Amino acid sequence: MNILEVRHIQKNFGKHPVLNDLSFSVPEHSIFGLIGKNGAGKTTAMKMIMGFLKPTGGEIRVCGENVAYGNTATNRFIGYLPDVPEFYGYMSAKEYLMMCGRITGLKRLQTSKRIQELLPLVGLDGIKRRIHSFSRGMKQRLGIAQTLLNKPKLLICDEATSALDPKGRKEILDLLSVAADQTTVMFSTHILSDVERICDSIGLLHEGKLALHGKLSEIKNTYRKEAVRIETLNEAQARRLLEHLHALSFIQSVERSQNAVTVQLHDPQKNGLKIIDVLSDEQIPIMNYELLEPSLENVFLDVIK
Ligand SMILES: Nc1ncnc2c1ncn2[C@@H]1O[C@H](COP(=O)(O)OP(=O)(O)OP(=O)(O)O)[C@@H](O)[C@H]1O
Repeated sequence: MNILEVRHIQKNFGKHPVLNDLSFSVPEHSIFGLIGKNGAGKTTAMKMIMGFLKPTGGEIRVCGENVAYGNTATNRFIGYLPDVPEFYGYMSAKEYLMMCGRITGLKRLQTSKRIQELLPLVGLDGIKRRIHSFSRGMKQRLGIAQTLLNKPKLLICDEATSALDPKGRKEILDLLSVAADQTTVMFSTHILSDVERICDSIGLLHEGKLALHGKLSEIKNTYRKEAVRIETLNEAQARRLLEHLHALSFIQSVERSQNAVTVQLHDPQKNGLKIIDVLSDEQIPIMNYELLEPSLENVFLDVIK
């Protein structure tokens, strides 16, 4: 079942079109990464999913229900985590979550039980300090606990890792992976390595549409380049290797950067052995030899160029 369906969304600000016939769906329990350059329209799309912005055209369904602008009924299915969540700093994490439970209509006992499940999950169990002394990463983890309090069907995270250091980012990404057992995650970011770490499917927003949409593994396969990278001892050896490789018929292109040579070739599994023969015949020492995996960054640059 699709938790979210976005169909033919158009959004203009004045005469300026930001989203143009945007369509995608997010299946239950997946982690969907919405990526795009700054200003691509990620936040605009998320605001429309929560009914805070009116689409110029098209429709959005959350858990099968139509999202209506200005009507937050479908937000009972949604938890929202912004890039920098705001809290009452004088409260402890537990007090804050108790207050959130009360505001959202949960019974006291129910909230208390849920907090006992969530605080260990986000690594804040037993921390009695006030929130104002929390690190950014701790605040973001508390934000995740807050969004999960009401057991949302869809957790929307807008640039949730962008303001964090690498350790804080890893903690949040690990947490979102675990949270996907309980909910479905839609995660917007411009940090492509974060998407590669946790998302199973992605949408690349470019010029108002999804220029790419699908399973990350399938997208990477489609854009797979047949290439190997060989690191030699020094630049002189890499130059020597370059000259010998130019003569081989199965090589499509070859380029050198310092002591490393990157080769695009047909059938790298088979023809790679012939490169090894050259290295051996010419006695060129190898520091490293690897089959190149396509990175999301390369795919991204290929698509939006
Ligand atoms: N209320 C508004 N009025 C006019 N233009 C707007 C409004 N909100 C957003 N825009 C424009 O729409 C475009 C998309 O903005 P949006 O914030 O959705 O992009 P984004 O992909 O989330 O980018 P970022 O990562 O920089 O936040 C931008 O050109 C922005 O200036």
